[in-house]
Amino acid sequence: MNLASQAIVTASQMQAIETLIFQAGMPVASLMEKVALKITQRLTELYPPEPYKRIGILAGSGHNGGDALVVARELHHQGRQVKIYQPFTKSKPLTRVHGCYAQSLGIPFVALADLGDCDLLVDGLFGFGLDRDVIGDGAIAIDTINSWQIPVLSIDLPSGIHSDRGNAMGTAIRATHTLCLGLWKRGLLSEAASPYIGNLERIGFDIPEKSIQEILGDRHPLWRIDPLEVISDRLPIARSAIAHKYDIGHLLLVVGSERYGGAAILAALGAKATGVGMLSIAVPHSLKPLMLAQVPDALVIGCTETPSGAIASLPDLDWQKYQAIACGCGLSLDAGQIVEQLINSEQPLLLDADGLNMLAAMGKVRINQQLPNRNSATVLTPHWGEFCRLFPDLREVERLAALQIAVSQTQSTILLKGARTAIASPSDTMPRSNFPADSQVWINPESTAALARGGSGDVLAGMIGGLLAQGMTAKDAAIVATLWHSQTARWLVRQRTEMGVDPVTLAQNLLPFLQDYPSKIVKT
Ligand SMILES: NC(=O)C1=CN([C@@H]2O[C@H](COP(=O)(O)OP(=O)(O)OC[C@H]3O[C@@H](n4cnc5c(N)ncnc54)[C@H](O)[C@@H]3O)[C@@H](O)[C@H]2O)[C@@H](O)CC1
Ligand SMILES: Nc1ncnc2c1ncn2[C@@H]1O[C@H](COP(=O)(O)OP(=O)(O)O)[C@@H](O)[C@H]1O
Ligand SMILES: [K+]
Repeated sequence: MNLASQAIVTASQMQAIETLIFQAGMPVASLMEKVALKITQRLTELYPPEPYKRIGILAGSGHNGGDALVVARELHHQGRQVKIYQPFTKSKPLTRVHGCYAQSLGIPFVALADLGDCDLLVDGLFGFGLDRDVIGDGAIAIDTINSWQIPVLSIDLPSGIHSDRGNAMGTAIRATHTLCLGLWKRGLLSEAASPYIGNLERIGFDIPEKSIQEILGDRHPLWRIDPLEVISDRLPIARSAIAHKYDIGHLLLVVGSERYGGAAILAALGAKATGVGMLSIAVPHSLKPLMLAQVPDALVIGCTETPSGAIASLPDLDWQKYQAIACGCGLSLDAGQIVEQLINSEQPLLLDADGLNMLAAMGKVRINQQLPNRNSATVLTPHWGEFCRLFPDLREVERLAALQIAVSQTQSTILLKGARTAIASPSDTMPRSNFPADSQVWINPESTAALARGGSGDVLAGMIGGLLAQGMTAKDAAIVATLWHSQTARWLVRQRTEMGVDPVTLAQNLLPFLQDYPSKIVKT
């Protein structure tokens, strides 16, 4: 694993790592110079002199401001028209001397309003050192800039965003582009920050692995999923030349009701895209003709149904035939005691949507007794609303901490859906135990609001089921499916806009996405 590109850190961890580098002999000023030159280089690629001639620099009092002032100096030497606005009178010593030098070069220090005619603004007001709400001139600067239609490049974090929590501290810059420095800051990968960060990328500055390792240790809990690496390592799934259909996995979907027939189809389309060898679909009897028409390659099992058209009970099935079971899409709350029955099977089991709601109805004590005792992997795929129904005690706990506790209590892999889907799994290496820090959390850094429409999650559930049936571990299946789903959606947005990623189109494009996919990964 590449520590620098995947670890997500808090401000105090970042500070501790920087301190190690400084103690080892790297001068603070040299590091600032190195970082700021890299920022300048990336800025030049993203925003070339034509049409970005006039550049306004916002410099705060700390080292984020210092970085910005070095960038100002370099851009000035490149011949750009640079102006600097500093809302605070006092600065840290290194920042102050860079300000003095910029002044000696004749770069104008101007009032905020004078930045209004710039083609680009560089935001170096606050980085990870922000420790209280932004008020006064800092807040006025942020709100004024947000009211202009000028692109903003934020250094490290959009100023005003809390480095650990990702919330706006009073107010925050809405950046066009954020260049995160060194290691991924926790707040940048939070749901709260996503409306502020614009396109997000990381600028590495050659932090020694041993320094990262020393501070983060072996059990670091928070990781960023690397889109390129995960897909190229795992997809497409290779199959032997002499493979038999039953070698490629048999998935049982338990889905659908008269009310929500479409969800069953969408889950089946998601599963099919994984190339699973055999697909069986248990639906209420009256849905059988519809399913056969839509998915002729599936074995459709008609189940007895309730008066409202939900599955009343499952027929006698030989669970051993299936390498995985996925239950819940479109089931409706009228379905019988299916979840109870499936939990007692020995197969890897995914519960989604109403499967989760039925699990929630079983109550905390039974969930915490039954799930940890399953012999196979369990995958739960709630969005936050379903999560709170399942774990009502955790609704006031911060999202990622709540996720870790829930994983620890249930010993299940949990995929918490949202704009920044987070996946956590029980530890592979530690004995089963009850403390929350046990599990690692993986965050999907790139997605699109195009997925915020009914049925996207049904496709995802089918995909995870198909991957589980082919022998992927629960954690890998959840991570791979999440990435594949969101990256395909981002690719479709380029062709069809955010309005055009309906779940059927999404499912039908999962496989075309894999053809030459590296070129299709949409850079943020
Ligand atoms: N040593 C270096 O040259 C490096 C600098 N980096 C940069 O340095 C930044 C961290 O620098 P600092 O620790 O100096 O902190 P910042 O520059 O992020 O800002 C903190 C400064 O603002 C003040 N402050 C905090 N909250 C405030 C508020 N609400 N209103 C007004 N003032 C407030 C603090 O007293 C402090 O002076 C990083 O984000 C990054 O941009 C590092 O990324 C890389 C290494
Ligand atoms: N704003 C968003 N940005 C990125 N992804 C999103 C957003 N909203 C929803 N999604 C994704 O879309 C899917 C929605 O699933 P879900 O909530 O189960 O909906 P449904 O049950 O209608 O299928 C999840 O994979 C989720 O991560
Ligand atoms: K900033």
